Amino acid sequence: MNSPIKVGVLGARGRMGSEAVRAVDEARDTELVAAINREDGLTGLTDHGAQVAVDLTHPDAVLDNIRFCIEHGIHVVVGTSGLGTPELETVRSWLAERPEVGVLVAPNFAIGAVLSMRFAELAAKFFESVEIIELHHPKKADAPSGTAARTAQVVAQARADAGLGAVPDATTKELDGARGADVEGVRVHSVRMTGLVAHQEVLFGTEGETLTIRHDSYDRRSFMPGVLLSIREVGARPGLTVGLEALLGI
Ligand SMILES: NC(=O)C1=CN([C@@H]2O[C@H](COP(=O)(O)OP(=O)(O)OC[C@H]3O[C@@H](n4cnc5c(N)ncnc54)[C@H](OP(=O)(O)O)[C@@H]3O)[C@@H](O)[C@H]2O)C=CC1
Ligand SMILES: O=C(O)C1=N[C@H](C(=O)O)C[C@H](O)C1
Repeated sequence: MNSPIKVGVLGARGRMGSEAVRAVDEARDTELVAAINREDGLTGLTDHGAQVAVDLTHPDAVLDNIRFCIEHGIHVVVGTSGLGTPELETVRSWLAERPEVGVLVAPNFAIGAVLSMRFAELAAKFFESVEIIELHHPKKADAPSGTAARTAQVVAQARADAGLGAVPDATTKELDGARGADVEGVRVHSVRMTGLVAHQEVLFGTEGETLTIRHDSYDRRSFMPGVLLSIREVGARPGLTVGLEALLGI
């Protein structure tokens, strides 16, 4: 058997970070060498020879963390949300200096969520209307969720590729926020509610029918197979990869 992959987890005491620490610890082919919290600084990664870092921190911290890892030749799996197109371009520019490093940005590690984004992308060209509702626990820092933003992006691209115009909406008078956020022409509604973990519905409509694609994560363990898969694969994928789709072959 090959030596286990040496892994550092950033945001280690957080909701996701603590699950990731446990998953990395338990897997036979990964070794937890650094469990890093906000006050620790990042040198724990280099001091303990981490080959892969898993970032599960906060949108305000994630870019600095990625930069540190790229500069130090550490592959990074990014679960933290908040990386839009401009931030991803910045990451690409850093990677140009260290082309051997892999950065894998996963808006959602849950297999069902990845599939549901792909299903939404497939459905998009067949429906005139689309809206997204994402529902999360109330301690979530950002809205809309990274998953919803990514879903809106792939749906918008599929609509554009199919030559569809704007989603019909004759609203001319509305209370602020009543129609949700406009993400690349797709309305996204964010619910925050005690009792929820991470959930999303993509609603499609055309004459006489609707289609709803729903995914539910009831427990953060749902994300761990995707986290471990990403850790195993990121080193073999130099450059920037967005989403687990390529790793799953879908
Ligand atoms: N891709 C995916 O499948 C998933 C992604 N996520 C994303 O992961 C991220 C973390 O979520 P979650 O675990 O729920 O959040 P938590 O708030 O539970 O954990 C975040 C951790 O990051 C630390 N942190 C916060 N700010 C900073 C900072 N500026 N510098 C360094 N560390 C910091 C926190 O430290 P402290 O304890 O000191 O506050 C905390 O330990 C979010 O962006 C979330 O959207 C979540 C679930 C699934
Ligand atoms: O904060 C969360 O909890 C989650 N964040 C990610 C996101 O913003 O999409 C993934 C999942 O929805 C859980």
